Amino acid sequence: MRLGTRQSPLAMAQAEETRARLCAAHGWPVDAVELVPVVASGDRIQDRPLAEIGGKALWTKELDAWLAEGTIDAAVHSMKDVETLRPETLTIAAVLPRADVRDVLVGAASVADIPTGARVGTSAPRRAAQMLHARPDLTVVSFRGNVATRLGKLERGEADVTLLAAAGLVRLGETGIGTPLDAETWLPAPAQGAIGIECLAARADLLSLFAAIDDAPTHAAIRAERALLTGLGGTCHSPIAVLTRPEGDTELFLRAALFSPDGAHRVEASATFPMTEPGHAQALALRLLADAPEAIRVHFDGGVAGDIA
Ligand SMILES: NCc1[nH]cc(CCC(=O)O)c1CC(=O)O
Repeated sequence: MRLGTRQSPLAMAQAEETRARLCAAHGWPVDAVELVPVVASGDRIQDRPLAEIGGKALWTKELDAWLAEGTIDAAVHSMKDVETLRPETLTIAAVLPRADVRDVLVGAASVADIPTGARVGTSAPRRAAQMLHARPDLTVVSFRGNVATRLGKLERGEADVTLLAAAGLVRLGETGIGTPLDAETWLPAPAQGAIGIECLAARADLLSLFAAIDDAPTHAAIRAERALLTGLGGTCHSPIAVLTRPEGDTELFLRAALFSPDGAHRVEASATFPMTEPGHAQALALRLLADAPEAIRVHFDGGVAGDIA
């Protein structure tokens, strides 16, 4: 089996984890699965914000082409980076158990401890808006690049603090860095911490193999969070935060917040619904938009699915 992946260290670690789980589930030797790396456009173009250069498609388009051509059997993705609208020929065959969903603050012990007027390095509209909401005195500076690049920029003083996903740091073996922020007060990005495996929907042979490594509660949460995005119709500029947790064995509790990009405005809503009905999150999206002030609503198409960072 050939598994396509981006070549960044984090993407490779995620592909390795997928291979290990797949081989363990089926009793295969490790060399039964080959990792096939690609340099994605999103990795090649580092000097401009993702939202300006084409959005999340820049993480997936090369792997999508390889799937269509049969160069690879499946692609491993950070679900956070996968566009809301995907080609109908593709399906998410499995989602691995969710890792730590929290953001980690690097450079200060807490949000309150960041010195007045300090610079926050981030290119994520959600992180920028959340930070400016909590700390309007701070300045946001653009901070693209993979995890190591961003930590390097912080070390060289290009910003005073930055925010990274705990899941990424753990997968890279970079524990001990920064302070995890409480997920209830600092809601993560949609699908943060979840690894997904995508393949052609027509490959029934693969779907049954991947079912063995699917984590049903995580998959249900990711479906719900993506349904929320579909309902919101955001773009790469739309700051969206969400936390989903299983309630008992059959239900999900989902809490979502929208911000204006400058952090001045915030709306929040939550709902509990059956895991089997993730579409409820789409209705929650419409409620959020109905409650949102104009300064937030202008950043959403309200029901037309888009491309969300
Ligand atoms: N936007 C890049 C990205 N995509 C997924 C992760 C982390 C891993 C994950 O959330 O599963 C990261 C790095 C980060 O946000 O710090």
